[in-house]
Amino acid sequence: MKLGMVGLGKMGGNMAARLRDKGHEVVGYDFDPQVSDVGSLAELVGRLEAPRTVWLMVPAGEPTDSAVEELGGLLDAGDLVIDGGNSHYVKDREHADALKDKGVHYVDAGVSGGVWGRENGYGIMVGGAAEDVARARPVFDALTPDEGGGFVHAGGVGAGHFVKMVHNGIEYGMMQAFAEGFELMQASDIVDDVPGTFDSWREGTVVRSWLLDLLVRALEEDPELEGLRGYAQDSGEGRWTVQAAVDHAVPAPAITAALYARFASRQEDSPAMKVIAALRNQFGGHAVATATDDPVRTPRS
Ligand SMILES: O=C(CO)[C@H](O)[C@H](O)COP(=O)(O)O
Repeated sequence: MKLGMVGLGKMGGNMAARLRDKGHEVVGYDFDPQVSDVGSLAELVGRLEAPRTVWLMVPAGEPTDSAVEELGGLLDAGDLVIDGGNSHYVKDREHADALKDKGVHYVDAGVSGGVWGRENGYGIMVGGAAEDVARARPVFDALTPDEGGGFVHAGGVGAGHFVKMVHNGIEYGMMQAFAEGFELMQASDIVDDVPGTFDSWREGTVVRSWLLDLLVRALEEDPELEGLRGYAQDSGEGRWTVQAAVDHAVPAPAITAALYARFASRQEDSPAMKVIAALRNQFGGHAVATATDDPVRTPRS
């Protein structure tokens, strides 16, 4: 099948390469002329035959919004746009409606697999009309793992990005649990081999998983992670998961705590904990640490 790929970064570039490896013809467009096959979206559309399929793999938010808008002016009735970025599921309905006015079809696709996907295949979760999903099925089949699985048509427009958002929320919780286990074993004076413990858990245990494999890989490179700062960014999916949990009155304490742990990681100091220290001092005369003190760490202090 021939398709256009918009965005040839770490994800889009590797996906285009995997599709080509599997015999598909990909015309790629990127702002970086070094990696782009064409100079503009208009040129990309001109290189495809109707009915066209264009896969967007650009950052969520404004970059995706403007690409959808521009494509709406370039594509014809019967063409198909697939948004494979990490867009908010609420945006999918807006994008689908804007394109529908011109007869252009829309499918949202959550894509998981990171930089390993080119080799291992990706997990693809899609939302949209059955006939649109069926039309792009050869592309989904090429992107998913060779051994099968890794694909779901989760529902109508928005469902693909909704389940990808939940997947990423679960990812937050799982990573936070491994992180806390790491810190606890390191803090104890009873475990001599923390990397070896994680490594042993890769076989036979309840917590064996790809995230655990990746943690072991990181610990092989730096057993105490001394080269890293304890600072973690987020790109929005955890926030959307927590927001969706609030909207549906679904208790999601693990995912919420994992998100808040990332916020805390970005603080040099904790204004909230200053308030705790101030209040303990006010009501009980308890000692405080000043800005220049080394904090005294004792159990339960
Ligand atoms: O989709 C992904 C993995 O499944 C991305 O890596 C995602 O960006 C990770 O989210 P965050 O940056 O918020 O940790």
